[in-house]
Amino acid sequence: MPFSDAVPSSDAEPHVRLGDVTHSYGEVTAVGPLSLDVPAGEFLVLVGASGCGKSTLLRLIAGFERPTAGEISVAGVSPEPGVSAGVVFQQPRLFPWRSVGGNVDLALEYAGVPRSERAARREELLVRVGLDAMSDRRIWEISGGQQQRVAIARALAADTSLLLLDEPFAALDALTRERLQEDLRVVGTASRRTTVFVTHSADEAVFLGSRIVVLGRRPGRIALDLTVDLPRSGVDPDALRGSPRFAGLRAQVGHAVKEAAAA
Ligand SMILES: Nc1ncnc2c1ncn2[C@@H]1O[C@H](COP(=O)(O)OP(=O)(O)OP(=O)(O)O)[C@@H](O)[C@H]1O
Repeated sequence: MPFSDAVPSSDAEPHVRLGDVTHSYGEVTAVGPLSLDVPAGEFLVLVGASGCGKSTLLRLIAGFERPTAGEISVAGVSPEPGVSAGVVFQQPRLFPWRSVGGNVDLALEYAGVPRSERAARREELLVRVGLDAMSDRRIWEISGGQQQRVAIARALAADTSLLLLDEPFAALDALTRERLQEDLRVVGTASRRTTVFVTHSADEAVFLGSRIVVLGRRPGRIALDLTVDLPRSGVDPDALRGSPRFAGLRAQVGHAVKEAAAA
């Protein structure tokens, strides 16, 4: 494995800990109070209806926002923006005047990777997201799905042990979305990073998550906390999606999202 894959060493300490967290924007309480422990290496998917506070929760874990009340820790300390986690947003947010490889280089530079090591790391990352033949292309010369792959490579470049993704595939067509889900599932399992992924889709949640947390209507609280017992490697994605177990879990999560939104 070419990455250092540094995960917190202590099994006892969760990688991400939220203790009685509340977050308000002025009069609007968007989240909580909510407590949640995310163990190292878990692929947690947050699902819920629009406006229930999923993005707010992710921004709190990234350190972009501070909680109004309660405590958040990542690897035992308060989260620091740009340091504690790699983040992927719905829109790729790339530098359009730079090439594909140039965007990854910038992330490596920002992460403090020495110049002499950057070319090899860039190559590893582009192989990992299936873009190794496109390093010299400009951002406007590649598709939306490819741009989102560059965004994932950039988030992985920081080599943080935590990856946060906020509906990264929402704007993509169904086929591209399925391909990227399949790749992310493999990348997530192989890199052993702790991942928190936000989506509206029960289908996407069941395919990707090793655990699914459904949030209720604003202010977001936990309506369902489910361990997904589907195999994570050595399985054909289409066979997985077509399995009765997958259908059962998707129905359970979809039902919980609807119930939570109505409650
Ligand atoms: N910067 C902000 N200022 C004021 N209110 C905000 C801000 N960001 C979010 N909110 C409000 O907080 C609530 C939760 O928003 P948030 O974006 O976290 O929900 P979400 O579940 O991610 O929604 P969606 O699925 O539609 O993206 C909403 O009522 C939203 O209007």
